[in-house]
Amino acid sequence: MIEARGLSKVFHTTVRRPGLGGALRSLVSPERVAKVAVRDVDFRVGKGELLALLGPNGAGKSTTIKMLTGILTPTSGEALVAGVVPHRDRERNAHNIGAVFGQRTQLWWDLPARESFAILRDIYGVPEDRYRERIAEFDGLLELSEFWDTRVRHLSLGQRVRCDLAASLLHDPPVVFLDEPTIGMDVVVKEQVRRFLRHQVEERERTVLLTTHDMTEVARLAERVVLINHGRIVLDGPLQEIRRRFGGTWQIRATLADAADLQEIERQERFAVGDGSCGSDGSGQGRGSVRGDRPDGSSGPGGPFGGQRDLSSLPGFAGIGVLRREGLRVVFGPVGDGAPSVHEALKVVIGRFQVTDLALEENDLEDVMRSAYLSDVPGQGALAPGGSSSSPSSPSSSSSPSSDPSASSDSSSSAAVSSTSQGG
Ligand SMILES: Nc1ncnc2c1ncn2[C@@H]1O[C@H](COP(=O)(O)OP(=O)(O)OP(=O)(O)O)[C@@H](O)[C@H]1O
Repeated sequence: MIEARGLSKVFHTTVRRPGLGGALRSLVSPERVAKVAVRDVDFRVGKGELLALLGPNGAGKSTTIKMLTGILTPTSGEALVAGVVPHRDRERNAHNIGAVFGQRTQLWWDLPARESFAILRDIYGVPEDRYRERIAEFDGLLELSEFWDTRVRHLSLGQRVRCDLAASLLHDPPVVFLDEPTIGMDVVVKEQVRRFLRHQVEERERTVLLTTHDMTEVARLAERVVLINHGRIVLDGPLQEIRRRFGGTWQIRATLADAADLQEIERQERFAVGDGSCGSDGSGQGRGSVRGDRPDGSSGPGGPFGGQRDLSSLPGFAGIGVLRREGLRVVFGPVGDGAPSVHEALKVVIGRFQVTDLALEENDLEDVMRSAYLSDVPGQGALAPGGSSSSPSSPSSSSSPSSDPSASSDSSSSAAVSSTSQGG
C-alpha cells in the first residue's frame, strides 16, 4: 500500500552571512548549502497495517510523509502509495489518502466543522448515503456531535483534531498519514483517538503511517516501528524486537506451585555456578553468573551478566536467568546479549513451570527508544529491513496491540497476570 524505495530529499537553502556587509554579499553572491533531510529510505507498509515512523526532532519524519503525500517531490528514489506516484498524480493520490497534521487543520476556520464536512463531501463526491453512514460511525467513536456546530476557531485542540480525523476519512481512503495527531491532547481524548485508529486499522483495514513522540501511543498502536535518524532508517522491525535489542531489562516474577520445579531451578543454578566462582549463599540471591560446566561436559553460555544465575541449560531457557529467589517466588531476568523479549520469556516460563501467580515488568519504552536513538550506527543496531526480524519466533510479530502487556501503563510498562499453567 505504501512503498518507499531509495527515497531521498535534499533541501537547498541560502545562507545569510552576518552583518550588513554580509547581507549585501549574500545578495550579490548567495551561498547555497545542501541539507540532506532524508537519504535512501526504504520501507513498505501493507494493507491493514499501522506503522509508527519514529525518530528524534529533525530526523526526517515529516519530510518523508510530505513526499508520500505528494507535498514534496523526492530528490531521488520512488514513492508509491496505493499504486500512485504521489507527486506525479496528486489528484488521484488525494483520493487514496487521508492526512492529519496535528498542528494544522484542513477545516475552514470560520465555519462550523459540520459545514467543513459538507464541503469535503462535495469536493470528494461522496454519495449522500455513504456520507451519512460515515458521519454516524465517526460520531459514535469520536463524539463529534456535541461540538460540530461550533466554529472551528472556537474548538478546543482535542475537539478540532477529532474533527480533522473524521474529515480526513470522509472519502474512505485506504491509506492514512498521521503526523503527531495527538500532540497536546489530554489522556482521555488521546485514548479515544487511539481507539478510533485501532478501529480504522482492524475493522476498516486502512493502512496507517503514524509519526509520534508519544511512546504510549506507540505501545498502544504499533506492532511495527521504523526508526529514522539523520534522515536514514536505523531500524525496521516489530516493536518487541526493538524492546529486546535496546531494552534488555525485564523481570518475570513467578510463584511456583510445585516444589519439584524449585528443585529443578536450583539444580540448573548449580550447573551455572559449577566452577565454584559464584556459589549460592543459600539466600537465593545470585552474586553473579559465570560460564558453567554442565553435567555432560558442555559449557553454558558465558558473558558478563552480573546478578543472574543462568538457566540456559534448561531447554528453551537460553538467555534467561534467575535474578532472585525467595521460597517459591522466583524472579527471572534476561542474561547476556541473546536474551529473549519478556513475551518470549513468559511463554517459556509458563510453558515449563506450574505457576500460581505471575507479574511482568519491562522497562519504559521511552528508555528503550533513547537507547535506540543513541545507538544510531547504520547496520549495527539495524534490524532486517521491511519488517522482518532476526527473531522469527518472536511472538510479538503476530500479537495484536491490545494483547501487548506493555500497553498496560502510560509511563511504565508493567502488567500483572494471575494464571496457573501446567509445565511440559
Ligand atoms: N523546507 C526545508 N528547507 C530546508 N531544510 C528543511 C526543510 N524542511 C525540513 N528541513 C530540514 O530537514 C531535516 C528533517 O526535518 P523534518 O521536519 O523532516 O524532521 P522531523 O523528523 O519531522 O522532526 P520533528 O520531530 O521535529 O517534527 C531537518 O534538519 C530540517 O531542518
